[in-house]
Amino acid sequence: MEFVKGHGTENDFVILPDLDDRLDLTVARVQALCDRQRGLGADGVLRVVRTDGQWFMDYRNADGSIAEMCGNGLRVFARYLVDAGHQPQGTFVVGTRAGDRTVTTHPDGSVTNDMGPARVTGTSIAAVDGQGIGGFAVDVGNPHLACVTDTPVDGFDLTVPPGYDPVMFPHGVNVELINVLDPGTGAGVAAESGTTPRGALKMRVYERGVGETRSCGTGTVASVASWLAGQGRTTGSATVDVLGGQVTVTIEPTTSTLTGPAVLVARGELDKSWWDALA
Ligand SMILES: N[C@@H](CCC[C@H](N)C(=O)O)C(=O)O
Repeated sequence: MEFVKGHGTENDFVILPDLDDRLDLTVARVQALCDRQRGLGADGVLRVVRTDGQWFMDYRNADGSIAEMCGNGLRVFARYLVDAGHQPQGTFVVGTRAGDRTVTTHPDGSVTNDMGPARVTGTSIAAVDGQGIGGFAVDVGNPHLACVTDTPVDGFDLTVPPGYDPVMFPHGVNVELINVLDPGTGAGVAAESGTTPRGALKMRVYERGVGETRSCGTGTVASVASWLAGQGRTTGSATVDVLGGQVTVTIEPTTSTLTGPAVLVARGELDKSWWDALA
C-alpha cells in the first residue's frame, strides 16, 4: 500500500491514497502510523478519497481520533493531488467534515485554502502552567480556544495539556497561545473607519488528539480571529509565526483564507504484514 509523507510548516502527515474508499483505517493503524518510534511518525493521517468525482479529506489525529478539519493538512492534501497528477495546478474543491473547501495551489509550492467562516462563539479561560489565560472560543469547523497574551509564549510548558472548560468544549479543544509581534497599520484606528489591520502574530498550539505541534492551520485562523475580536473587529489579516515557519491569514465576516507552504518529502510502500497485524 502506497504512502506519502508531507508537512505544512512542520505540521506533518502521512497521506494514504485510497481513491476507491477501501481502506479500513482503524484507530490502531492511525496510532501506529503516527508513532515516531514504531511507525512512520506524524501529527496526523490524511486519507485521500474520491467519491463520485469529488475529493474528500479524511483527517485523523495521531491518537486515532477524527477531527472535522485540518488547515495545514488541507494544503498538503491539495499539493499531493497536483503532484500525483490527479488535479491540474490551480483552484479546485476538497470535501472535509467541516464542509467543502476551495483550494488554490501556486507554482512556488504554497497553497491558499478558503477556510470558511471563523466564528467567535464566546470567551473562556485556558489553564497553562498554573496560570489562567483568557481567550476567545473560535469555531473554524473544529473547536479552538485562542488566547492572546502579553506573556512571551516561548516560556510556556506545553508538555502538559492545558486545562479548559469541558462544558464549553464538550468534545475537547485546540488551545492557542498568541503574542502580538506587530499590531500593524490600522490597529489603532476605530473599527468603524473601515481600515483593516494587517498585523504580525506569534503562536504556539496544543492540539486536541496530538499534543504540542509545530503548527496548526485552523489554529492560526482562530488566532487571527481572536486577535481581531479583541479589537471588536471581524475583518483583518496577519502573518502568523509558528515553530515550523510562517503562514498568512485573512479574516472576513463570512469567510477566511490561509496561505502557506505545503511540502511532500517522501513516498513509499507500507509493509503488508505490519499493516495486517494492526487490524
Ligand atoms: N493541525 C490541524 C488541526 C488538526 C485537528 C485538531 N487537532 C483537532 O482535533 O481539531 C490544522 O492544521 O488545522
